[in-house]
Amino acid sequence: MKQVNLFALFVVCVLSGCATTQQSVYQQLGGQAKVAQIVDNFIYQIEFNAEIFEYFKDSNVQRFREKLNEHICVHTGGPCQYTGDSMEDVHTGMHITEAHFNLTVDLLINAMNDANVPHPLQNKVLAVFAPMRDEIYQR
Ligand code: HEM
Repeated sequence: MKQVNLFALFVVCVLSGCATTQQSVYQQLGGQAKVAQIVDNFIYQIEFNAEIFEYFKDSNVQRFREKLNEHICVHTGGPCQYTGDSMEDVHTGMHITEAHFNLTVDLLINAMNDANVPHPLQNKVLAVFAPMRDEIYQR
C-alpha cells in the first residue's frame, strides 16, 4: 500500500511539472538557440531606441552580441564561459541613469516577449540580472 502511494505521488509530481523545477533557467528557456534569439531581439530593440542607442553608437555590435550571449548563458546556469569584461569595467564611465537602466530592462522584456518567453520565465531571467544594477548604473 505504501509503495502504491509513493508511486501515485511520483506520477502526480511528474504530471504537475515538478521535474522541470530542477532545470536551470537556461534549460527552461530552451538553451542557446533561445538565448541567441533574445539577444538578437534585444539588439534590434536597442537600435530602434534613440535614447539607449546613444550609449551603443560607437560599440562593436558583433562583440556585444557574442559577449551578451555568453553572459546570459552563464548566469542562467548554461554550459558556457564568459570571456568578456566585468560589468563594472564595461559600464564605468557611461554614467547610466536609473531611468536608462529601467528603460533597458523594458527593452529586454520586449525582446523576451518577441521570443515568446512565458512571463513567469521572464521573471526568472530578470531576477538573475536585477542584482547587477549596482555594478552598472550611476558609474
Ligand atoms: C543587467 C543589465 C546589463 C547587463 C547584464 C549588461 C551586460 C553587458 C555585457 C555582457 C556587455 C559586453 C561586455 C564586453 O564587451 O566585454 C555589455 C556591453 C555594453 N553595455 Fe551593458 N549590460 C547591462 C545594462 C546596460 C545598460 C543599462 C546600458 C546603457 C543604457 C548598457 C550599455 C552597454 C554598452 C554601451 C556596451 C558596449 C560597450 C563597448 O562598446 O565596449 N548596458 N553589457
